[in-house]
Amino acid sequence: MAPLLDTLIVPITSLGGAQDIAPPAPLTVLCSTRVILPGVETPASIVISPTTGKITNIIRSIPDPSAFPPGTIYHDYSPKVIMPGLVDAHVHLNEPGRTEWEGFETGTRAAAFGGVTTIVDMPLNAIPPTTTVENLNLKVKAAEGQCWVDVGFYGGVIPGNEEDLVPLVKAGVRGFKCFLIESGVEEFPAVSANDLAKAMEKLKGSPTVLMFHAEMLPPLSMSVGDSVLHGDPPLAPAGPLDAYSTFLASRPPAFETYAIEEILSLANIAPSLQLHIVHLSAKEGIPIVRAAQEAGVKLSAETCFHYLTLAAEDIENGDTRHKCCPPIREGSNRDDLWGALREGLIETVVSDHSPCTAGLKMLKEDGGDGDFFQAWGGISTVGLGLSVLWTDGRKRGVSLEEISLWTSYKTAKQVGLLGRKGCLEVGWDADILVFDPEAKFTVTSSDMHFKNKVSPYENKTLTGKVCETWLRGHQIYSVDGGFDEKTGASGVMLLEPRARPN
Ligand SMILES: NC(=O)NC(NC(N)=O)C(=O)[O-]
Ligand SMILES: [Zn+2]
Ligand SMILES: [Zn+2]
Repeated sequence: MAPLLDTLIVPITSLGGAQDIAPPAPLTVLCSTRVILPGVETPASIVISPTTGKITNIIRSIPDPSAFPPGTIYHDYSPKVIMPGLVDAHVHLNEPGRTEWEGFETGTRAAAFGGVTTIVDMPLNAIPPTTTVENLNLKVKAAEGQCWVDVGFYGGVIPGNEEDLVPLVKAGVRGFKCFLIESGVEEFPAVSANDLAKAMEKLKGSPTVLMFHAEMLPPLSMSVGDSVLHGDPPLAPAGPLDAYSTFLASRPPAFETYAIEEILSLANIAPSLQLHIVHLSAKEGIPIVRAAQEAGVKLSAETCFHYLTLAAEDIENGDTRHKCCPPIREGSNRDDLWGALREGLIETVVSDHSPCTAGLKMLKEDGGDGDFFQAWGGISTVGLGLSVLWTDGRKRGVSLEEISLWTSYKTAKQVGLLGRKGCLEVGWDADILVFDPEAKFTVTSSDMHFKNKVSPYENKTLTGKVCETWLRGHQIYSVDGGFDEKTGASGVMLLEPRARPN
């Protein structure tokens, strides 16, 4: 039993008399025949320190409870799967300012329900946006005491805020997002090539990631896929406003490819700065990303649960729950995204949870007219992602190890949290979920803990359910016991500046 020795050594906490020595808090040991460790699924027992909430030992077997000190909290979850908590690196929690769309309490509760133990909050849709340190401080203040999971923050790049960027890095933002097309909210304008050049100059020596909403209007005379824009105003609808096909045609793949080309044309300004395409939707972007990576450009890409699991041809007219930008494309496009993901070219999968009040979705059942052009663009998903991805992924032969890599390890890497988050390793936070890969459930409002229960996944039957979520060694949610309301929201703000190298 040599591997157990480390675990059984009780630290000397006091040099005083025996009566001064508080009894050590009990260890927690979580075991299963199926544990997702780096690069392998294996029987294992995860030993957790009650004081630090960190993993102190990983034993590649399942010892009897009697092998541990008396009082040890011991759970054997076999045959359910123990996995690292998800790190959802793209979530919009619109507090303060648009808290009726989403807030820290509801958004992070929804995350905890779905085994997401870290979220990284996007810089836009709250008012003010996270474009200065002062604004970041307002966000952090709004978040404090409300978070069920750990929360990191992105900063935003907008025209004219280049002097704010390095101070934001120093204040602990995990990266930056900017838009090359209108963002949907007036306080977060798109940047020009000139603005971007300034931002890249400022950020080129910093340990951070510059992320792009890569949609851009090509010049009017330019060929867009098979068609040519004959002077029509860009984005103008050509067909019924409640038809998904009209919306899809208004944001063609060329918007994405043109934007990625534009980004690459500036990459030489900051060759050591990590660049990242958020929510890649168009398969046409894949060869461009591949060529750039092969040429040595530091470019990574993410896609979202919805681009991998939903398809344009299945979206009914007026069903604006599916509206997001860039749009969900055809099933064949979806297949290519899966291919790029499995090849490792797209590295991460995130929710892009970007909710709004139900009314802003303009659904006919809410008295709206189902107009895709007026409806808010954004999909509500946080906390449903693992089940959504597993439901489709398993049919494609995808393993939970791969899913864990895309949704935990690689996302943690993207935002500079490796060493603490993203996988089950000794010395890292014990952020853990227990997953029943065979359980089936139909999504109802009781599975959606985000504020506005409007999601394309409602009424869909999913395979695989999160049974428990543990944050830094403490159980925050279980399917049987619900949320730990007694302890309450115990998430912390992840504001330690990123370390070098990137
Ligand atoms: N203002 C937004 O939240 N936009 C978001 N909207 C989407 N994806 O439809 C995004 O991430 O671009
Ligand atoms: Zn975006
Ligand atoms: Zn987003």
